[in-house]
Amino acid sequence: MTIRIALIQLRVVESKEKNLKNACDLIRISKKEKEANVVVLPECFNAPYTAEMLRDVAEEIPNGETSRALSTAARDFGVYVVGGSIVESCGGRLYNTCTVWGPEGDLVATYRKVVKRKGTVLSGKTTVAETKLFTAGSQYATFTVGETRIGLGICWDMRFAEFATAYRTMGCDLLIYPAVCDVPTGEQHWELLAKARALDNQAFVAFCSPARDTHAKLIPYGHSLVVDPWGQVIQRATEFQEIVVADLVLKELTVVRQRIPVFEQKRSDLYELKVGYS
Ligand SMILES: NC(=O)CCC(=O)C(=O)O
Repeated sequence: MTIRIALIQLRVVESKEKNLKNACDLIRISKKEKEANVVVLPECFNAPYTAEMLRDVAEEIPNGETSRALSTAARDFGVYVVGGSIVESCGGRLYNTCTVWGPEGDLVATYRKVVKRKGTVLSGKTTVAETKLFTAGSQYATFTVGETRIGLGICWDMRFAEFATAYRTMGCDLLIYPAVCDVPTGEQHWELLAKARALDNQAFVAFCSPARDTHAKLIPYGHSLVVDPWGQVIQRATEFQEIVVADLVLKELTVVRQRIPVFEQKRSDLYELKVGYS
């Protein structure tokens, strides 16, 4: 079996309405022209990544306009939509939240970014102080497409090896991370992190970024990519708006796990991953 995944490397502009329209048009193209069955958007895809703009676009899930647009697109085009992330407003708090919509337009998963990132990036610059703006989530989130279980993280989560391995122990074969990294961070760590998470866990890994916008406060790196369970990049974007399509050949999971059986050889007498399912 194969999953065809499309990563929409969206050009994010100031207008929420234009971002939603652009995202829905590209979801349509991903399904109707590229025949993807899972379509992914980037982190904070409905507004540029600044605290002021993100606060402005906060909305409830599933009652806000972004949820309605993604649900309608998923249903109209009959495709799974991993809705990047948006700022979720709930009980007086804000969360950085990924929603996943099934082909009937139903909400199949919700993931709130769990890490408490302080706001500085590798370049030392402070962008969005997420600890001040957002409340951290406290739960994993998975969904299934056919027989394949998929785990969700958002950007900074990709730096935590144990978090990804927790998903592998839950049976996930694909990890999807909507993300926004700046260019210096992207150049040094983006591909390395995707390969590391894929190889450690012998799973497919997809990172989906916005397109580069050199006028933005945080200039996104772009280069959305998909890595296979061998740790090889199978598709990658340029820095511009585009749709990256990759066929995930799921039988490769069995091959790599048989040839390199590291999960069977872990020394639980020496080390063990404790997974909290709060
Ligand atoms: N949006 C983010 O979480 C940024 C992550 C980042 O820049 C990193 O270095 O990782």
